[in-house]
Amino acid sequence: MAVAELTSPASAYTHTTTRLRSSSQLSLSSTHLSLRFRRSFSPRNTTITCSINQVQAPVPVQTQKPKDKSECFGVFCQTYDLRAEEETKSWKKLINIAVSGAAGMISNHLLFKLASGEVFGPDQPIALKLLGSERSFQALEGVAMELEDSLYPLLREVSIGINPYEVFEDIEWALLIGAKPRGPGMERAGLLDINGQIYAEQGKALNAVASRNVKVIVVGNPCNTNALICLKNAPNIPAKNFHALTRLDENRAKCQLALKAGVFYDKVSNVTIWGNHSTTQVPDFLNARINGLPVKEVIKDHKWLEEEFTEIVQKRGGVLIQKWGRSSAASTAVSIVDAIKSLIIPTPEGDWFSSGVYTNGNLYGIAEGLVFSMPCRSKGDGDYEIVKDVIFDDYLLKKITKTEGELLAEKRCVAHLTGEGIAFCDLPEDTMLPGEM
Ligand SMILES: NC(=O)C1=CN([C@@H]2O[C@H](COP(=O)(O)OP(=O)(O)OC[C@H]3O[C@@H](n4cnc5c(N)ncnc54)[C@H](OP(=O)(O)O)[C@@H]3O)[C@@H](O)[C@H]2O)C=CC1
Ligand SMILES: O=C([O-])CC(=O)C(=O)O
Repeated sequence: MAVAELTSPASAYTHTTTRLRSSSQLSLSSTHLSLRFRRSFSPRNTTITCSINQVQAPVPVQTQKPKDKSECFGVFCQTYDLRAEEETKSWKKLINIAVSGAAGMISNHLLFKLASGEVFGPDQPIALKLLGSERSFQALEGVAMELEDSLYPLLREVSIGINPYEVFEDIEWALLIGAKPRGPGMERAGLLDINGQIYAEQGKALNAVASRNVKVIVVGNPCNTNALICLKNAPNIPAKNFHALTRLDENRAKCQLALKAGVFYDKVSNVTIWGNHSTTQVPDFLNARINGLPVKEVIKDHKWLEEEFTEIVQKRGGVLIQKWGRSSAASTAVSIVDAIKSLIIPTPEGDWFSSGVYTNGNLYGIAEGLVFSMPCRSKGDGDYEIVKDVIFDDYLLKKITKTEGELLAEKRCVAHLTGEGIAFCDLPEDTMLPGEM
């Protein structure tokens, strides 16, 4: 006897028996079947167990058409009362976290870190709101099933949906990872346009339904310009709340400096990534420190710093793809965790972290109206300030000017998506993501 256990939102099973019998995907002949259903209803969910006496073929998972409305998933539809149990009474108020591209590789690492409590802490219950698409909906159900099976105490709600206006309702964090990868022969301008449209729509949805203080971390590439598009489409949310993820680049730079200096990477601090998350990014060794000393005093091979170090960091993503055929997913998820923690935990005295942030009012003379990676500090309240005490030399300024020029060109290319007129694409020839070589 085979037993198929299906867990799905109730509305998909209004006519459960008919659906199961008529579904071509089940590949079962109804004349040879006797089905017994055990159904347990919770207000928004139905769990169906069917026992099948004669089976002619394996029973694949039921596929549903995604609904426009975001739905609670499976066991997470159960109601709960945190105040009712001794061990959860002291917990903080539940926070809503949305993740787009939730069925993708990076999310597959990130979601489990979020649910485990390692990001927001052991007394912070969370609700995960997963945004997918028609294309990925079934995979999203699979992800949600794995979250169910992990029995994380802090994970109190999971919902899945394909409509950002539903998924982003009341969210305090938006981790925007979903983006179309650049395929063979695709122009960067095409990538900017396709992904820009995704981020314009998501910006509008955030503007309409998210918490007014939502913190947004854009990961999907090209992440700086996607973040710019997103914030321009969300005028009611402070532009300061939008970040483009350059923390992976910072972590990569720290690792390379540690390797060269022969120290463990916890001895490396004050590393800034300036500019774009692309191969023009500038890993700053002038202001970085090893064991509290300027890097240039510890690593005397300045030619290596200027030439090899910079290029290694810029192209690290591409080398990794060449080695194992897919892009950095685990280390990106780790760096998203680092980026969140940098905003909710006070920055250690004297140190800073890198994030792609809005340039308006910046102290360094970088063109306004860009999302540009700069050194930031936080008091741990979700907000940040740009660090004042950095020094520049000709080498650093030249490199910063190049990455700034690239971001200005990207910005002109998406003017139609930021409300700034007609797009004009004159991207520099060598504009590439870190994963492209
Ligand atoms: N900033 C950084 O440091 C880094 C950024 N990245 C970027 O993060 C993004 C996600 O990476 P990863 O999780 O590995 O990628 P995956 O390909 O595994 O997942 C990406 C998700 O994007 C969604 N997507 C949106 N539009 C499209 C489309 N038109 N075609 C195909 N998929 C689409 C898909 O979900 P759905 O169908 O549900 O929309 C898919 O699940 C990429 O843009 C990558 O370049 C990667 C590493 C580092
Ligand atoms: O180019 C990519 O998609 C991957 C990427 O951003 C990186 O590894 O830094």
